[in-house]
Amino acid sequence: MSTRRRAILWQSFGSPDKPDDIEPFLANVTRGRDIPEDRLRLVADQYRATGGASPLNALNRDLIHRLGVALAELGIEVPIYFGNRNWHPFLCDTVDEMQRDRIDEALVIPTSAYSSYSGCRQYREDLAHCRPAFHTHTIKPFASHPLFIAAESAIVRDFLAVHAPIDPGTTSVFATAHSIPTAMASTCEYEEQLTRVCQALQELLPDGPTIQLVYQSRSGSPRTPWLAPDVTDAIREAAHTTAALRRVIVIPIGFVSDHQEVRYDLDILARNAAIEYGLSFDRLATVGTSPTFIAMLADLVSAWVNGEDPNAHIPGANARCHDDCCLAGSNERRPT
Ligand SMILES: CC1=C(CCC(=O)O)c2cc3nc(cc4[nH]c(cc5[nH]c(cc1n2)c(C)c5CCC(=O)O)c(CCC(=O)O)c4C)C(CCC(=O)O)=C3C
Ligand SMILES: [Fe+2]
Repeated sequence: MSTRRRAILWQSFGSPDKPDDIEPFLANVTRGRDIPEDRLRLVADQYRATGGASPLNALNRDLIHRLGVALAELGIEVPIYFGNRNWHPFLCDTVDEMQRDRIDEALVIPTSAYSSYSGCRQYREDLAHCRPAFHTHTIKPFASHPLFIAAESAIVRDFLAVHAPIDPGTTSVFATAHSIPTAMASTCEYEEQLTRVCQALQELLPDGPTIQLVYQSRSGSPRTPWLAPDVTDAIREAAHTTAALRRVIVIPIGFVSDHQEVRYDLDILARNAAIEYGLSFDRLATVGTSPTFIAMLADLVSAWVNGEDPNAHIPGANARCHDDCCLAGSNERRPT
């Protein structure tokens, strides 16, 4: 039996836990990035408007707990550590803790389903910056894992079980993801991966309406092009062009959990836009702690524990997520 000490490192974005955390958290997120002061003040106000705390850290802890339970049921006993890019527990503090615990090798799981600089390469850079002395193996963006597709499909199927039939003449369905600069999008397969998830969900709505891929939470300078259309603009556009429109359904496929950008940008901004036009608004769940998503994570961990390459369980991941992919994008780095 191997005496090497193994662990899982759950790597996430981080979020403020209380109002006093908002400003220093935002300073961490935006250090070295081109984000106007006005945008930062607006986002700080949005965090305050929802109580000054994001549910993200708590949701990550819940996921970690449930993954631990699922692994124990499979007879896999590995400790799970938690480290963030922008807030406590900070990644490098967690790496230090793992070293004190004499961890020899870790499976690193970034909480991002899609490839982009922010969601993929930056997490790797964060980890490299902490210089772990133990061996690491990082899970690649998992949007094409059959159990991720199944978890997203289950959310839509559960909704349809209550709300079907959906009348394509009076309903618009939007799938949303975080907008990123177009220059960043061009170095990764972000849009392709999102489009493939939309196609899988469309199979549950064979008679329409067509699921439209839209974006949300645009940041950066207004002069820098970002992926569009924005979800709220798309709702207004649909209301203007489709006189019969009565209902809007939003599926937040781009996010793993119901964090601040889901709760504010969708549940407040997008919902208000729909209500303004007299439309009903339904925002479906994120995969969150759904059993199928936990099963996907458990599948990746079991592969690793059994000495296989877990990324081989994510169709196409090894081929497309190579060493020089997902660069930040030239626009963002060009001086203005
Ligand atoms: C692709 C992507 C994901 C998904 C992948 C992943 O999960 O990693 C993601 C997740 C998240 N983004 C988050 C928060 C923020 N993102 C910002 C800014 C930015 N996001 C970007 C992209 C992404 N972001 C980009 C290109 C920027 C511009 C700055 C830069 O180039 O880096 C800003 C700055 C202020 C503003 O919004 O302008 C904030 C506060 C939170 C935490 C929410 C909470 O607190 O619950 C989470 C999970
Ligand atoms: Fe973000």
